[in-house]
Amino acid sequence: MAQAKAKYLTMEEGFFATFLIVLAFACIIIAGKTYDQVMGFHTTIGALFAAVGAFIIFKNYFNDGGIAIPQEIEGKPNYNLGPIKFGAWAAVFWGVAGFTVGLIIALQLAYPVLNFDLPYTNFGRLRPLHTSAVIFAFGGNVLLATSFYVVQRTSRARMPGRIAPWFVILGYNAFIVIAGTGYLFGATQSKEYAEPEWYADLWLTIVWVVYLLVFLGTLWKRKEPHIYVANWFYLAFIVTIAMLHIVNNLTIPVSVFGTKSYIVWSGVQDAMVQWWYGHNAVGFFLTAGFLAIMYYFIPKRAERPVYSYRLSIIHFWALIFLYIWAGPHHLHYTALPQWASTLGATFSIMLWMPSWGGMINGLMTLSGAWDKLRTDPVLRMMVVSVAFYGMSTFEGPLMSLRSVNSLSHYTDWTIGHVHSGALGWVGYVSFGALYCLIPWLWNKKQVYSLKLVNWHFWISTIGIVLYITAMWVSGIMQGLMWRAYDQLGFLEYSFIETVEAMHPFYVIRALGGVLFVAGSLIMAYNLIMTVRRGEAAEIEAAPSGAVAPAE
Ligand code: HEM
Ligand code: HEM
Ligand SMILES: [Cu+2]
Repeated sequence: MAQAKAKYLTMEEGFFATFLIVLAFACIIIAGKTYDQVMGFHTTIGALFAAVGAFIIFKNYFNDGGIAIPQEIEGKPNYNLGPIKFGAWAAVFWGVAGFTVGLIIALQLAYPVLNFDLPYTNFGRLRPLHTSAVIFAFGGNVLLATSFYVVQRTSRARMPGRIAPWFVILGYNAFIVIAGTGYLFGATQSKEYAEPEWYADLWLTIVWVVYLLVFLGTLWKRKEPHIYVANWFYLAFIVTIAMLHIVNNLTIPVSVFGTKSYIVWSGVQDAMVQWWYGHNAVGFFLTAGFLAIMYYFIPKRAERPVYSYRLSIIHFWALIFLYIWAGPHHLHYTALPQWASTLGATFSIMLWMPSWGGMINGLMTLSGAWDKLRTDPVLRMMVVSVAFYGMSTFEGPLMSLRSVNSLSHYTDWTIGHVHSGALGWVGYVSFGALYCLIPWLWNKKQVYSLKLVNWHFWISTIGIVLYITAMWVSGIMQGLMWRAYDQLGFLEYSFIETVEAMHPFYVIRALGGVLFVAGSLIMAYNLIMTVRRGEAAEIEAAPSGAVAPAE
């Protein structure tokens, strides 16, 4: 029931409502004037989303405007869980979708007829759809949901703002829709992992700044004197991604009425900026953010304090300092000066130490609780993810050496390396976090079925093993075939012979993909059943407060 109504909109409501209305009008104007069909489509979506957003703000104002949200209920912080719930389900949805597209492109590489001779379904468009769906849509929603959860819990404070957290989560997913449909219709700026065009980039920048403010605002309101280490990792992720995104996307649009733009960087500088971005997207999106997840969810699940809090601080600073210099290892044997490529390799080798610092800290958190690996498949999944993290951060420095890279570069070895990090580390630590988070958010004792988690674990582990071993064999074979000469100095193999030789391994990789997708479907079913049928927790299911005593 609407009781006392406020006379005025709050500052926040006014700001977002005005912004969305202006945006809706701007979109309508561009949609009317554009000569570019994709722009027309995207501005129509934009106008629709913005108008619905403004409508919801006004609707809520008329329903319960003026009723302040209590910061605490019965002495406990009144956490804001709505946006987290949305983010968690968005992650499940985009995860299944992104893995499925991965499977489709894997099948296309084995059976090219599956391109269907259509522009919308060809490999060139579906590949960025896959990478963005798994990294930004799946991974991004996992990071948004868990970071909002962890920062509130460890600060014992409610996130600031009524609209801002929703703006972040919905705005981010709107970005995903714009980016993904753009690829299918051929709008791309052709920068790997940064394919969305200028208007999508601009929108993401606005969303990201609000994300930073909500995160910092929660820390500002904290009741806990100490800032738990997971929050340091999240903060490094948010701040660095903002910096990388802006610098790598400094483009000038040809016209505001069209999708096309040109980057301000040129030549080898452009390449360097791109791989400074690309490498640190690995370092800060796929690593720092997921290490934050590791530092909260593994200690909570194992009911053990972090093995060494001191190590977590040391490897945090080492990691962020070293990662930022390693980008040139993507540009060995190019127009980039050799000293820069050597610098990149050197920092990559040094990165091995802080990476393994994180792995050791994650694994050793289980000391005294190793038996739980037998009984708790969720914990097992997270521990295996840390092991994969260790493996891919051992392989990475190796591949950054010029002599090794001369073999591995351009081959499937890189793809194998990527997916041991992506499926093993990012995938598994995210699945583990979702298996913890969904029951906590809906106040259930446990996931619906631990048996199904066990099935998910084994099916997808076999999938990962098939994927990465196939790529190692295929990649090294491909590299060796390319560089093989006969006695007269002619190339031993034609290119098509290498493609033929790789076919069986592509089939094996696709089989691995089938298993990984099957595992994710089992997870989706299990999580849905957790909400619908899970046994309610007698007391609050979610653990409260800080994770480990600060030394
Ligand atoms: C069912 C699971 C998956 C399958 C079957 C799959 C398959 C593929 C295929 C076929 C490619 C293109 C390889 C090429 O161009 O030769 C690819 C690229 C890529 N995938 Fe996946 N993928 C899966 C899951 C994931 C996940 C979960 C992530 C990240 C979290 C991921 C990240 C990437 C990245 C970053 C690339 C680009 C690699 C590069 O350019 O070096 N994939 N994937
Ligand atoms: C110490 C840590 C790491 C180092 C030094 C490292 C190093 C490297 C090197 C040398 C390459 C090949 C570059 C080329 O030949 O083009 C590479 C590619 C890649 N790595 Fe790593 N890696 C590390 C960890 C990781 C992790 C944990 C992940 C994923 C979660 C990852 C994701 C990727 C991706 C996506 C690419 C492909 C980039 C492309 O599209 O070409 N790396 N990495
Ligand atoms: Cu790199």
